[in-house]
Amino acid sequence: MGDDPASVAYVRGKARKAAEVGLRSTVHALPEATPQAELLALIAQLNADPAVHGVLVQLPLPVHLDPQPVLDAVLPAKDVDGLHPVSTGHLWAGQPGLRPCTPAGVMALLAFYGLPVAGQRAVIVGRSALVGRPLAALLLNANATVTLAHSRTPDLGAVTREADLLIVAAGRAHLITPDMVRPGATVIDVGINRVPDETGQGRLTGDVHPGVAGVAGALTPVPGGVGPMTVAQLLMNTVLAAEAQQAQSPQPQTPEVSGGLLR
Ligand SMILES: Nc1nc(=O)c2c([nH]1)NC[C@@H]1CN(c3ccc(C(=O)N[C@@H](CCC(=O)O)C(=O)O)cc3)C=[N+]21
Repeated sequence: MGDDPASVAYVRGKARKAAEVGLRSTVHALPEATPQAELLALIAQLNADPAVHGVLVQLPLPVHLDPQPVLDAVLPAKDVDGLHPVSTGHLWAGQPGLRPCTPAGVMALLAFYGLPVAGQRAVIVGRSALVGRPLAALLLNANATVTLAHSRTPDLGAVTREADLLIVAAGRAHLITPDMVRPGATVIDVGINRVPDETGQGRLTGDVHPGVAGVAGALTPVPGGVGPMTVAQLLMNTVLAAEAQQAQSPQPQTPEVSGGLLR
């Protein structure tokens, strides 16, 4: 089934396609003091450029910039980050559209390893716009029963112990300890925390305590887990956006993709 978006063949096909078309990227590294109007002008220029199929505004922005109007300025058809309100609306309405890269990467990872989602009790820890919220929608669309827990959830362990599928995106190193995990649960660690080490460089560690490996049925590593999936999904979104824009040219449209990975 080469055209099932949840299949490995489909993803391989997209990757081959990305290389074939010679996916190119340009980094516009602006001075920190760049005024909002100047950033908006650059986005408008990229929106209007038919050679550009995707635009990603790297977050976080400097404090003098208001992120929402900046994210809103990206043409929805080029919203490869999936953070535009149009993309958010499509996602929550269960309609096809571009999905945020980290949550979509988590779904792709579950599909690749054949881990069940439908009917599972999924608990997400963290309610960010980048991960927790969109992931809740993706899991709902995939027929999981979803709980969205966060820093103000009383007795977090009682909630996480209910999870067949526990996804942690809280941004707190080793927040989830072995006693908080149901034996055999699938645990996805989205956390990327830099903690001090001997080298003075700092080392990356997740939101999940390493001891959880002794309890969980499956556990994603940090680094080398969800992070690279995020990058892969960005390439995927860019190819999908380019295909949709080429099909619709000269009028860019939101891509018509559905099912599996992009649910
Ligand atoms: N508009 C926007 N969208 C984002 O998706 C976004 C963003 N801004 N700002 C920054 C965060 C962070 N993020 C990561 C993606 C991949 C890795 C990744 O691949 N990490 C490797 C390790 C990399 C290393 O060693 O430094 C890993 O986990 O194995 C990390 C971090 C996307 N973000």
